Amino acid sequence: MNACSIRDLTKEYVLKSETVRALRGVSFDVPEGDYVAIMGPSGSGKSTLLNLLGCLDLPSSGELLLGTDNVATMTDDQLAEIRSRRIGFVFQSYNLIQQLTVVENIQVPLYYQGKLGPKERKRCIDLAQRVGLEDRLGHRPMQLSGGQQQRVAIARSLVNDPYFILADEATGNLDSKTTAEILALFDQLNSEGRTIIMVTHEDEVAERAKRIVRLRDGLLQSDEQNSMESRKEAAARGLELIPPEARGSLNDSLEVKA
Ligand SMILES: Nc1ncnc2c1ncn2[C@@H]1O[C@H](COP(=O)(O)OP(=O)(O)OP(=O)(O)O)[C@@H](O)[C@H]1O
Repeated sequence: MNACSIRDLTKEYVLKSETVRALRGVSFDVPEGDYVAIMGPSGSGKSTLLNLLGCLDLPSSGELLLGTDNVATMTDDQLAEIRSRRIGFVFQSYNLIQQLTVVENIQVPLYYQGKLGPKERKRCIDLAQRVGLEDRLGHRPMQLSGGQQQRVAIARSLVNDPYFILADEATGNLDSKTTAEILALFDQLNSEGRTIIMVTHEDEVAERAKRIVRLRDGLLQSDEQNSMESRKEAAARGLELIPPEARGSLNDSLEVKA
């Protein structure tokens, strides 16, 4: 089954003086369990594609299937429903609510569905543990490092068991050591079957994905698998940046299943 499938997707922005053809017919499938990096020069259509995959905007034409849902023909209300329940967003700027604790931030998507019982709270605590924040449950975002805040965002993205995690430059604000930790977490989540689609302009981030899709001028320029060797080499380079003691705790926390 595909987590998502796009066919001949186009997006035009109609301005007063001109029409910008941001996507000009892009097709690819993302099978469940895949890990895709979307790359391309500035203006190539990455954000536009991300907005469509995230149901934040509708295509001008083409087909967009998320699981079995055909998103391209949905109403705004249906789109909002899919967006909040079936897509796990991770942004460069974390987008956490400052007044809420770690557990409460993870719980936010459930809050909108009125799911606030002990079972849901337990799930959020498990997810916090899953991303290595078991000793930070009551902290607020200001009391956390950037990497820890991004872990909260990743845990929050998983709370609805999404079709896929959609990450937009998720490590863009982080130093190289913290980037390595977050990428190790993505590796672990993907090895457990989570589908990840990420936009990045950094080669060392894209090298960790199973596949690199490149856009150029609104078209698919290339769609290539990353060899297992190059992924392993990239992961090993990343691991070297993480102190051994932190690696241990990372691995321990990663054993707790979501
Ligand atoms: N809301 C909009 N209205 C009009 N044109 C837009 C809009 N959003 C994007 N565009 C145009 O569509 C094209 C693709 O933009 P997009 O933001 O998707 O590129 P990108 O690859 O994400 O670029 P960057 O790496 O700089 O963020 C560009 O020419 C851009 O100017």
